[in-house]
Amino acid sequence: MADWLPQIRRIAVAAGDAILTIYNQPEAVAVQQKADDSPLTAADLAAHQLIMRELTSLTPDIPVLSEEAADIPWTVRQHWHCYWLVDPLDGTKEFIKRNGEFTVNIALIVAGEPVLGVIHAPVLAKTYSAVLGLGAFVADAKGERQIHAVEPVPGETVRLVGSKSHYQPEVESYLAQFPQHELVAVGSSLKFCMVADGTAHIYPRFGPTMLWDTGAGHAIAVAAGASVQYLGIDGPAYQRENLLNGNFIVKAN
Ligand SMILES: Nc1ncnc2c1ncn2[C@@H]1O[C@H](COP(=O)(O)O)[C@@H](OP(=O)(O)O)[C@H]1O
Ligand SMILES: [Mg+2]
Repeated sequence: MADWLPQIRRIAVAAGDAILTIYNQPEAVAVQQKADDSPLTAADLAAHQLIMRELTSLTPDIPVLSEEAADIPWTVRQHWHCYWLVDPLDGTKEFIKRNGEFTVNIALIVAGEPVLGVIHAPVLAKTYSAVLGLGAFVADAKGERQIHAVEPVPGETVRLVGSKSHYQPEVESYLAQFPQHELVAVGSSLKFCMVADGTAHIYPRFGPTMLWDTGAGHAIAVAAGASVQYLGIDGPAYQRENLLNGNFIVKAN
């Protein structure tokens, strides 16, 4: 599995380059609304097509569940022991707002658990990656280094991170338990990476996300020493019929 990691990173970076080509021509970005009313651009589709082509060539026997090709019945998916879980462009709203806080996400799920994850942020030029048991890493202009989640020091400010585009009032009551805290709003799966590299201590999510929004981030956060607790989910979190996640909390242990 670790042998695949360089290839998956290469694929995520190539998808990010395809996204950037479109990002850099803002006048050409047409936004469609999907059936669930979420936005879709040519960048989501370009990244999706590239990733599908590359993963199918790398591992022809491993199925792929991508946000842009998710209409696969449970009668088929329930027989998948392992699969690639892909969000080709997480943070489409951030892409449209042009704030750079969007990512390419690829995870390998085995027996319902994310065991490998890559998150690439094309504008930030940062690639986070992890294999369970081998640690979590970030690669950027400064090179590559291992990252670790960091627990808050008692008595000091607890740093939390939350959604920029999907605010949920429940976050306020969760925050009330920390007398001294600061909340930073960030788009996409970058929030998992911020807990994984110690920039934030906790990412509480009260509000809907889909399996592909969290698979890669889950693997990276756990490999960096954080925990991801899904509230109200029975059974392996990534092997179930419902593609919608419940609330969850990511925190340094
Ligand atoms: N009402 C809703 N139902 C399902 N998923 C939702 C949702 N509102 C937001 N999301 C998910 O939250 C993701 C964005 O996360 P965040 O709010 O942390 O930036 C979206 O990813 P996409 O941008 O890939 O569609 C989308 O999947
Ligand atoms: Mg997403």
